[in-house]
Amino acid sequence: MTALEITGVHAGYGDAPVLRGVDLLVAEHRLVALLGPSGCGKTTLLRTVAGFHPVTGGRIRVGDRVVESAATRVPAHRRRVTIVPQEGSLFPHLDVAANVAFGLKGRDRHDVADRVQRMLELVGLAEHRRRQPHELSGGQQQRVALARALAPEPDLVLLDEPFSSLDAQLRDQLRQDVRDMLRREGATALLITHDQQEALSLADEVAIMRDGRVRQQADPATLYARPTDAWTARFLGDSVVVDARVVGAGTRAETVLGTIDVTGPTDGRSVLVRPEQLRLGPDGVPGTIERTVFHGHDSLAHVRLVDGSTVAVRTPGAAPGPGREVRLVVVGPGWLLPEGGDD
Ligand SMILES: Nc1ncnc2c1ncn2[C@@H]1O[C@H](COP(=O)(O)OP(=O)(O)OP(=O)(O)O)[C@@H](O)[C@H]1O
Repeated sequence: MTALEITGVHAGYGDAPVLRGVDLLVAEHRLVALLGPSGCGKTTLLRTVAGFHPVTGGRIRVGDRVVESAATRVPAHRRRVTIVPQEGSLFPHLDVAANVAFGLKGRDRHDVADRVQRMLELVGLAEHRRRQPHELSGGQQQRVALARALAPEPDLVLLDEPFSSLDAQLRDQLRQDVRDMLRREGATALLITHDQQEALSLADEVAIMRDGRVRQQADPATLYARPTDAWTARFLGDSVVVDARVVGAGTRAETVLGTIDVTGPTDGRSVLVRPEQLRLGPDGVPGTIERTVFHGHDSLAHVRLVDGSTVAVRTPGAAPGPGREVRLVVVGPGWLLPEGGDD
């Protein structure tokens, strides 16, 4: 079943449009990441789903109910949608258990106690139930925020950049833990993020947003390998996009990297190759290393080709230094894109 269905949603501030026809689906028990650059409208979309900002067109369905359209507005507290915000969202005067119990008002006292205990066990904080929020680390506070959001068994959990205030190591750990907790609880979630690695490593599907529209929604591997255009390709990671002339039955293309295997739309005019598909070796097209960036596990070498263009090559370990003459081959098919250059 589809837990969240956003269809043709428009919204803005005053006369300024921000959402310009957003379509997005989240199936039950899935985690979808909404990924896009700053200012593209992610927060505005989250606010329309939560019931804090009106739409001017389109509709939003949560479970089997339309909760938002130009004609309908279900109040936020009746939507069965909860939010894990960025940070500092816990009630400072309530202890951990009371924070988690907050959304369970009106339920039987024993049910509340059981549910709070279960949620605290889920997030690994049962022994901290009597602590005040200021006695917890940032990561622990976000775990409590997740427990609070999951406690009422919502139809949908909105995660609003919940890891952005944490340092890198803690962030990586908490991301994976949150992913596991959502799975164990069978929750349905929409994660807002501008971090490509976060979206690709956590989500079942990623929806790419640009200028108030979702450009493409797919599982991470498909999105990375088969982006809809050059902008999406570049936004998702290091990319080599070169002009292509499709030959034969559409399975080969002539490029500055040689005649290479391709897949994708046969009317494509450029081709995407990821840097890890390029290999330095004795064969292939000639080039000169211009500069290298060492990342520890691998390096990115920027190689100038004979036509003056530069392509990025990912190599294991350290790459040869600047000035070295090298040759390049493409491994695996390139992906044809409808447009070239910068989209
Ligand atoms: N309250 C507001 N009044 C007027 N304009 C706003 C308001 N909130 C956001 N905007 C504008 O709407 C656009 C989209 O903002 P939004 O916060 O939805 O983007 P975002 O993708 O969440 O960005 P970020 O990743 O930086 O949080 C931006 O141009 C922003 O300046």
